Amino acid sequence: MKVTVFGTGYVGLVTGACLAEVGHSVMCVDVDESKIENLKNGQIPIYEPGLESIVKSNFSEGRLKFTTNAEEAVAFGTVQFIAVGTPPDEDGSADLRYVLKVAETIGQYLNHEAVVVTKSTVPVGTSDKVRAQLDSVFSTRDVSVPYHVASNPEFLKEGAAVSDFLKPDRIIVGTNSSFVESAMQELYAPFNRNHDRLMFMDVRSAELTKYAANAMLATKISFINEVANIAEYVGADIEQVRQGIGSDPRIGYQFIYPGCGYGGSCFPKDVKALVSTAKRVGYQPELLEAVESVNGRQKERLFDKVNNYFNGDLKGRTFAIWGLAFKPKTDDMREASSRVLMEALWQAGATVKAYDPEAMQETQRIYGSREDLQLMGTKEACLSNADALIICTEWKAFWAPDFEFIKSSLNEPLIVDGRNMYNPFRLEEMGLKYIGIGRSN
Ligand SMILES: NC(=O)C1=CN([C@@H]2O[C@H](COP(=O)(O)OP(=O)(O)OC[C@H]3O[C@@H](n4cnc5c(N)ncnc54)[C@H](O)[C@@H]3O)[C@@H](O)[C@H]2O)C=CC1
Ligand SMILES: O=C(O)[C@H]1O[C@H](OP(=O)(O)OP(=O)(O)OC[C@H]2O[C@@H](n3ccc(=O)[nH]c3=O)[C@H](O)[C@@H]2O)[C@H](O)[C@@H](O)[C@@H]1O
Repeated sequence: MKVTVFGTGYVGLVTGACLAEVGHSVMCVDVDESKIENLKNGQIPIYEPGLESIVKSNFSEGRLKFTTNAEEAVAFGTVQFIAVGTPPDEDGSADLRYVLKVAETIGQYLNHEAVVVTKSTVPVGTSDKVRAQLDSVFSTRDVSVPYHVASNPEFLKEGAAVSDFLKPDRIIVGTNSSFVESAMQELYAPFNRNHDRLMFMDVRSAELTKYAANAMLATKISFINEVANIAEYVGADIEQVRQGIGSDPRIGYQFIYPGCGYGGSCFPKDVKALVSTAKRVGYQPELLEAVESVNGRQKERLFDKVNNYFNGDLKGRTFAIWGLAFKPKTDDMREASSRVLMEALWQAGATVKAYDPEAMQETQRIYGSREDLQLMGTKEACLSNADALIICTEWKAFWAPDFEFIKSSLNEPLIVDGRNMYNPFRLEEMGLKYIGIGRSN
C-alpha cells in the first residue's frame, strides 16, 4: 500500500520505517528541512534501537522516501498518517495546532480517495475537528474528494519503539467506515498473521483508549511511589513489597518499579490532558490529579534526600550523576527526573558531573555550556572529587559497577539510587552508604 506519514519524530519515523520494512511504500514528510536532509543522508535524529538500520535499508531499497514537499506527499498515500506533536497547552490540554495544520495541508492537496488517520495522541473529539478542517478547506477549493477519517493511536515505548511497532499487543482503530476497516486490515495484515491484533471501535472510544492506557500506567507508577514513601516511614523495604504484590497476577510486576518519578514526552502530558478533558466536561478527576501531583513530588525526592544527608549544606559541593535520559535506551530528556535534580542542585550552589550513554548531546543542547555542569566521557570519570553518586536512569551499564572503585573515588562514600538498582545490605557491607527509594536500610 502507499502510505504518507506526516511528522518524522519518534512515532512518525518509526511508523514509516516499520511499514516500509514489511513491504509498504512510504513517504515521510516533515516541515523540518534539516531533519529531512539528514534522513536522506542516513542520519537518524533520535537514538532508538534498531531504527537506523531499517531506515537506511528501506531508504536505499526505495520503499521509504523523505520529503518536505507536502503537495507531493499528499498526492502519494492512500493512507495519510498524522503523527505530529500534541504538546501540552498552558492549561494542560493538548495543543492541536500541528494536527489541524496537517489536516489543512491534506485538504489543500488531496485529489484522490484516502484515509486520514490520526496517530498522534489527541483528545476525544479531535477526529471531528480533523474532519471539519478538511471539509472547510475542500469547500474553499470547491471540490468534493471522497475521504475517510480514522483514529489509530500508537502504544510504542521509546527505547523499544521498533520492536513494539513490529510486534504490537493490539492495534486500535476507531472508525465507523467499512472502507477504513478494509484499508486498515490490508495495511496491518503483516502484523496480524497469527493473532488478530486489530480492534475496531468507535472513534471516540479509540481516542479515549490511548489516554486511559497511559493514565493507567502512570497511576501504577505513582501508586508504587506513594507506597515506597510510606515504606520509608514505617521501616519496610519497597523492593520486597513490590515483589510481594507483583506475584499476584491481578497486579503483575510491570510498571510497579518505584523510582524518581515518571518522565518522557507522554505520561506527564497525557495525564494532564485527560485531567483537562474531564474538567472541561464538568467531571472532577481526583485520582488523575493525585497521580500527577505524587509524581511531581517524587521527582523532588532525590534532591531532598541529598539535601537532608548534607544538612542543607550543598553550596560548593560536586555530585556525580549517572543517567540523564528519562529512561534507558533513549536520548530523550523530555520531563526527565534528572533535570529536576540537576536544576535543584544548581540552585543550591552545587556542581554536577554527569554521564549518560546516549543523552549527553541532548543535555548539552538543553543546558549549553555552564560552569556547574561537566559532561564526562565515562561513568567513572564523574566520580573523582564528587561528594556522592546519584543514579537517575537504570541503564544496563550501571547494574554491576566496580563498587570498590566508586568508594575510593568519591569524597563521601554515598550512593543515592533513584532506581533501586543496588542491594543496600551488600553495599553497606562494603563500606558504602546507600540511600534508595522506599528502602528500609
Ligand atoms: N514519543 C512517543 O514515544 C510516543 C508519542 N505518541 C504521540 O505521537 C505524537 C508525536 O509524538 P513524537 O513522535 O514524540 O513527536 P516529535 O516531537 O518527536 O515529532 C513530531 C514531528 O512532527 C513534525 N511536524 C510538525 N508539524 C508538521 C507538519 N505540519 N507537517 C509535517 N511534519 C510536522 C515536527 O517537525 C517533528 O519532527 C504525539 O501526539 C505523542 O503524544 C504516541 C505514542 C508514543
Ligand atoms: O504514549 C506514549 O508516548 C508512550 O508512553 C509510554 O512509553 P514511554 O514514555 O516511552 O516509556 P515508559 O517505559 O512507559 O516509561 C515512562 C516513564 O515511567 C517510568 N517508569 C516506568 C515503569 C515503572 O515501573 N516505573 C517507572 O518509574 C520510566 O522510568 C519513565 O520515566 C507508554 O509505556 C507507551 O505505551 C506509550 O505509547
